[in-house]
Amino acid sequence: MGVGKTTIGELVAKKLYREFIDIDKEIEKEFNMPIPEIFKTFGEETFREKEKEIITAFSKKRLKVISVGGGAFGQEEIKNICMTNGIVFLLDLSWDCWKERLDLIIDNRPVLQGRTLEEIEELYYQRQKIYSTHNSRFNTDNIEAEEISDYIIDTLKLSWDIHEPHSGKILEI
Ligand SMILES: Nc1ncnc2c1ncn2[C@@H]1O[C@H](COP(=O)(O)OP(=O)(O)O)[C@@H](O)[C@H]1O
Ligand SMILES: O=C(O)C1=C[C@@H](OP(=O)(O)O)[C@@H](O)[C@H](O)C1
Ligand SMILES: [Mg+2]
Repeated sequence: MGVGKTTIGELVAKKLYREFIDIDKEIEKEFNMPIPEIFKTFGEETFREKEKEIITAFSKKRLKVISVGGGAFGQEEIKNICMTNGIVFLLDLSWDCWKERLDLIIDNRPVLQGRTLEEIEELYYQRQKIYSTHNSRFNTDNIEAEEISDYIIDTLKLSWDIHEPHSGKILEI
């Protein structure tokens, strides 16, 4: 969380003339409240159920750039749905760089709240396992969002050129 999925996903979508869907924003629309309030009012389990429901629904729509929340791949079903229906890009950030960003993101990330820095670090390393499933990975340490979005687009273009099977899914603009 806080690696830049929403920011970079939006840039990628704009550059590819695709619709951008941020799953967290869709969840907020459904509950008509911000994520920290959803966690407080209904609990994380309800949030996770809604997250799965919305990702499942959007995964069936084609030609979109979708940003899922950083905890989504904790659910095996979501992981499978994303890998089957899309091309999954992992945005990575080292612990040293991520910890510098914590002050910026903590207010809107209830999963991080009420934890010590040591506990957050533990969560960071635990989470690495759930991120091992993806199609392509980018280390974003000290790289501007614009530049990362260009890398993603270059990688996609390369895969369109090389892998004919993908073309049916994403080339029909
Ligand atoms: N490449 C980057 N370098 C520095 N800051 C970034 C970068 N990408 C995003 N940010 C900042 O980090 C914060 C979290 O970004 P966000 O896109 O919401 O991440 P996510 O959707 O992964 O949680 C925002 O304040 C954003 O401006
Ligand atoms: O990692 C997580 O468990 C979460 C990440 C958040 O999204 P971002 O990854 O966009 O911050 C949001 O879905 C929620 O606060 C839970
Ligand atoms: Mg986000």
